[in-house]
Amino acid sequence: MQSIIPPGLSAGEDVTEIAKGGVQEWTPIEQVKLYTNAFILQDNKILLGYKKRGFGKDLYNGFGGKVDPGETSVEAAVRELQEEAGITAPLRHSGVLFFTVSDVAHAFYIDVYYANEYSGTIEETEEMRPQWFSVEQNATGTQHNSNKTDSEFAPIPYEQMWADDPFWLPLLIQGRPFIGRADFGADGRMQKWWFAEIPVSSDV
Ligand SMILES: Nc1[nH]c(=O)nc2c1ncn2[C@H]1C[C@H](O)[C@@H](COP(=O)(O)OP(=O)(O)OP(=O)(O)O)O1
Repeated sequence: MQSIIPPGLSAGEDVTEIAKGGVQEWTPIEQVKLYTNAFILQDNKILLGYKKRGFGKDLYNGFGGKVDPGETSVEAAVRELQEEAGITAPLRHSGVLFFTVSDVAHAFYIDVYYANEYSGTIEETEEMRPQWFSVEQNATGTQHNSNKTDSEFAPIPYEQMWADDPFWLPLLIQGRPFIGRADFGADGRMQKWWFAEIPVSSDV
């Protein structure tokens, strides 16, 4: 299948589109800021944080923030995980996301990371309240079993996350690299979006 990689992202031709939709044109990009987002995946559960303040307040997400000057992306991801959840992890790159938000002047270029282990003690911080969720029912993005789970952990709370997350988080959980872009309106809804799986060997 022929794919058109949205502005802001780069990848080879061998991407597999998994979702796209919305309006005709991508929002023009003026300024781009680099961010990170990191997830711990362990024993069929995933660590998310409830954002207590700032951008994305009251949503669950991975742990991350801006890449500071002089820092590499992975250094920033390790630092943000430590600052927001109190732990250190051997993070591995999983994908790239690119977002625009209509009332934010810059676009977000986000390196997404994961690790299957961590050291330290998970703790609530001023910015985030960490919580484990079960991935057993969510790995395909569908619920096999409407309201009952054998897990002691709740399913991933997609209804309390950014609207793009259901497209790529299942891929991260399954160890499948991805890229994607979404343009958000002032109402917090996606106006245009595109997500794709990329080959494991790709250097994203
Ligand atoms: N549409 C979206 N979907 C998503 O899943 N994560 C998003 C997102 N838009 C932004 N993010 C993530 C990236 C990053 O982990 C976080 C934004 O980081 P922060 O709010 O911590 O940024 P700040 O500007 O506060 O930076 P720091 O001061 O460096 O923490 O939200």
